[in-house]
Amino acid sequence: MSLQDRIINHFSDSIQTKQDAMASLCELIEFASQKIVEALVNDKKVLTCGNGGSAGDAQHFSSEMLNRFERERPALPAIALSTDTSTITSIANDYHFDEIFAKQLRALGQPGDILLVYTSSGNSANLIKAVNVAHDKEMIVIALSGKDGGALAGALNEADIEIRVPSNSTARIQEVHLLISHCLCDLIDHQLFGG
Ligand SMILES: O=C(CO)[C@@H](O)[C@H](O)[C@H](O)[C@H](O)COP(=O)(O)O
Ligand SMILES: [Zn+2]
Repeated sequence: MSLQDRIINHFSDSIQTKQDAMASLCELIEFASQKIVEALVNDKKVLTCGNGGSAGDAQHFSSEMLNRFERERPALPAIALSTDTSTITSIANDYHFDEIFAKQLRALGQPGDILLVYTSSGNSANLIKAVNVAHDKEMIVIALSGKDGGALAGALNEADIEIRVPSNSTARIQEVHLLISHCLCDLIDHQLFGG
């Protein structure tokens, strides 16, 4: 297979995954946006987390909340739990890497806040611990997941929302997570500010 054929395969697979996600996930994405809006109008905030590429996705979403998406509007409250290297390294060093998000959530999470989790496998232990703390704090969890949902799917409760991308490829799942994030940003802005 030529290099260009490989590129074409990546594009084709990504397009197909997006088509499959569009066919199955619109209602859940709409519902998740409504939950986030409900939290924001009640002066709550969104906390985001993920590992690796998903840490980047979590930060990308929070930056679009805090700064802007596609229009001028007031800043919206969000915190990415993957950004503070002093906090993350000290928690991992003194306790365990599995605690890096959970411990921050114990300090920052408030009832009614949203925990927005990004994972391709659903099997990252630090995310499952974060979900458990979110439940202790009476927060709502929105999980962007993939594959079979992993252990995280089993840790969610009936008030949570799992948006599971129908793919087994980490790269394809992450690509759709970014698209879903942009959908959420647009829907949040539209519901809060019209237009
Ligand atoms: O981006 C990639 C691979 O495509 C990696 O950085 C990936 O995000 C890391 O392997 C993560 O640790 C995977 O975590 P998760 O998606 O299984 O929760
Ligand atoms: Zn963006």
